[in-house]
Amino acid sequence: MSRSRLGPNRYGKAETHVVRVTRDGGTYHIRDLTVSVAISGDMEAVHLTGDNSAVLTTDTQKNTIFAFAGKYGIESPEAFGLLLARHFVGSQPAIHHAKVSIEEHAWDRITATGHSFARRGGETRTAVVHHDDAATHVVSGLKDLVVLNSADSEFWGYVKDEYTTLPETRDRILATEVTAQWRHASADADWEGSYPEARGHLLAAFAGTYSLSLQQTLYAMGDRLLDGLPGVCEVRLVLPNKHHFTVDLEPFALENDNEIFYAADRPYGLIEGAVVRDGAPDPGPAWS
Ligand SMILES: O=c1[nH]c(=O)c2[nH]c(=O)[nH]c2[nH]1
Repeated sequence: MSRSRLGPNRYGKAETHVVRVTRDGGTYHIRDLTVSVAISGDMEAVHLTGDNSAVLTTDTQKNTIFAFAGKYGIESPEAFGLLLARHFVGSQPAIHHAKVSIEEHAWDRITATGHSFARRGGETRTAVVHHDDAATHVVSGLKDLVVLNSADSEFWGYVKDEYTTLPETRDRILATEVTAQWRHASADADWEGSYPEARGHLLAAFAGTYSLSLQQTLYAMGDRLLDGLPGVCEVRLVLPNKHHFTVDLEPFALENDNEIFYAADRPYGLIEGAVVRDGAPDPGPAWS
């Protein structure tokens, strides 16, 4: 005889990251949500006997999130949560309760392009100083600055070998979390003034570059910073490619004209590079 019983339980797909882009002429709007679903109800059988007949799979829950984003749009996190929760409870007799938790990631426009955004929440400013009897080096920087272009990004023309499956694209979301460091040629500079200027140049280049690769955007950002700040002699950038994959909504009889994206967090491309001014002084230990 069993001496246990099933206590409270729930299950669901956690942290589906859905991004919806809508176009209003040249002005783009984005809604960026992380959606977690937890369902409970008559779930004794699946736990006790392995009978899955009452189980709405977590994979289906994820698909429903993408399909609803395409079908109904995302008016607000609350409205989207209500749509989903009512659907799950209303569509399956075994489901009595649905909890839908949503985090919305807010984006601010960074230029007048209409398609360039920086994620709200802000970056971290960084500074590294090396000093000894021989020399002083100052490297300024920032990290955790998440930016996104919903237009003006293509990726094609790359090597195709027997393992290549990536489709070429003439229209993709380009998003990255910028880590940038810039080395000053002198230990005497306007630190407070140069920081916002450097940041501004990085953002302007990100937004203003029609991108054929993140590598090209990286170079443009470094080059623009060097151009704008004569006291800086080298820029190093680390740019993870925050992939946004177009979701195939065809199985749900829905079109997806580059509007609904799955924002994958791993794995990600990692693009790193330095842009160095001609005649830059020796870095010594500046980067170590
Ligand atoms: O801008 C990109 N550069 C790459 O090297 C690359 N590789 C990849 O799969 N996607 C991308 N995108």
